[in-house]
Amino acid sequence: MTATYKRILLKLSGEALMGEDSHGINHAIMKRIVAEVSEVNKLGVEIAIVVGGGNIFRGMTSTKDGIERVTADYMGMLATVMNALALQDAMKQGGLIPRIQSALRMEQVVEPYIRGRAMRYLKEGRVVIFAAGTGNPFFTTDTAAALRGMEMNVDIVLKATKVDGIYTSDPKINSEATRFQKITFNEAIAKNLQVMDATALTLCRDQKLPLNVFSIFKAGALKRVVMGEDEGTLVTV
Ligand SMILES: Nc1ncnc2c1ncn2[C@@H]1O[C@H](COP(=O)(O)OP(=O)(O)OP(=O)(O)O)[C@@H](O)[C@H]1O
Ligand SMILES: O=c1ccn([C@@H]2O[C@H](COP(=O)(O)O)[C@@H](O)[C@H]2O)c(=O)[nH]1
Repeated sequence: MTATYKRILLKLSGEALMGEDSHGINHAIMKRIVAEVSEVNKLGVEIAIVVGGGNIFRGMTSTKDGIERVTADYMGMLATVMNALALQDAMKQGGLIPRIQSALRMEQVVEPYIRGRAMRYLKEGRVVIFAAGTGNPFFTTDTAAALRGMEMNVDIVLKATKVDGIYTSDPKINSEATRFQKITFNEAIAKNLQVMDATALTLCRDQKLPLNVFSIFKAGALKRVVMGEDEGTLVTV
């Protein structure tokens, strides 16, 4: 079996890591996600991951509690490092060889982001987990996924989330919403579909880097996307 996409950037939503729990990391879910990643790794696909932090801390919502935005954003980035460490641990237990690189320096815990080294890890079949988003406040891990995807020269960015694609409106709120099989970046931006932030969509559009949004809870979905099968929503220029 030959994969359509040889090198991918997988954006793992922090919220997906909590499963049905109200916050934190659900270890059974984490194990399932690792099994899905492992299946694709065995196909010889090079995998880079950007992990979110929404299951632990989000900058925007915490400013309502009186925390300064920049401080809250750094807290959010630190939350992604915690998720990355948990993911790394689960991956090791699942037989993968993960390496974390962080956009914020904390050498005792994880190595810093070094593009050339990350590229080498990918070629060696290691799974590179990018933590701490872009390293800058006022951004999101969606934007980090687009940015690292471009830097790693991936074939596609895959946003693994709790819903099985991009809908006409949030399917968790509107049960009448319908799913797009395909959509262009310009349509997604113009319709203000909230599944991915506009900065990330714009970056992918400008670099002609395709994006697929799919459910990480659907067994085998990641592999189907990588094989170029009809799964989730494909976003192109
Ligand atoms: N038009 C839409 N189509 C699909 N999902 C949508 C749409 N509008 C809003 N959503 C919501 O967007 C969510 C996807 O965002 P998700 O929580 O995965 O990303 P995130 O905020 O980047 O991640 P994190 O949890 O790490 O902060 C879905 O769970 C869905 O409820
Ligand atoms: O580049 C970045 C990435 C993230 N943040 C902050 O982290 C949290 C968690 O990230 P999610 O993308 O929501 O999962 C986010 O709410 C921001 O506060 C950041 O500042 N810069």
